Amino acid sequence: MKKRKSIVLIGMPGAGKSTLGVLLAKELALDFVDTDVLIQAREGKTLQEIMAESDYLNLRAIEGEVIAAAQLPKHVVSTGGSAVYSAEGMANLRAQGTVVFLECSADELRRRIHNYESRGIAKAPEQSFDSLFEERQILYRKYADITLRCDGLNLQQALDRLMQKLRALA
Ligand SMILES: Nc1ncnc2c1ncn2[C@@H]1O[C@H](COP(=O)(O)OP(=O)(O)O)[C@@H](O)[C@H]1O
Ligand SMILES: O=C(O)C1=C[C@@H](OP(=O)(O)O)[C@@H](O)[C@H](O)C1
Ligand SMILES: [Mg+2]
Repeated sequence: MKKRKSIVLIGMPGAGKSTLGVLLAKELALDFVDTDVLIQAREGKTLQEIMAESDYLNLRAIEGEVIAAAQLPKHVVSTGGSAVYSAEGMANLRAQGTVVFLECSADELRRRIHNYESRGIAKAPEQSFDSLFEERQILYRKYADITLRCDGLNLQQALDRLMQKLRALA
């Protein structure tokens, strides 16, 4: 893990960033933060409320500000799926850690998440899930230091595989 002490998880909603992040933080004895929680605490509103009161572009803008300013040494950082729209935010997070892309197929994501409509994805209302998926794959790959293919892995298997990959970098 070289000099970059934190681990930053990126990927689509449902990829497992939040759940795997906590497990990884325990395994590595690091602190944990979910940037969705940082956003909510700063705004005093849920992500759903922010989007309902404004729109998805405003949520992305707030997210960009939060992750661009965040100082999170020795943390596992679980981002929201839309974090990769902020070049400044991703540059800041990358400077502090190794970026891990949790890569899941669209079919696997659909199996895991049944409430994509109410979950509050930061996308234009008319954009389809498949179109968003394709658009984002490019961004996730661009920022990834490590890619973990998650299809068919349960949480423990994903954690074990990720630990192997991180050890290989150390
Ligand atoms: N490897 C996995 N296998 C099966 N289900 C998973 C896996 N990772 C996450 N999940 C489930 O998928 C859902 C979304 O996970 P979550 O951690 O909230 O994803 P994200 O933060 O990337 O949106 C949760 O119900 C979680 O338990
Ligand atoms: O991908 C997205 O557009 C979003 C993902 C969510 O986080 P998770 O990726 O943790 O579900 C949350 O940040 C917000 O609802 C927008
Ligand atoms: Mg999450």
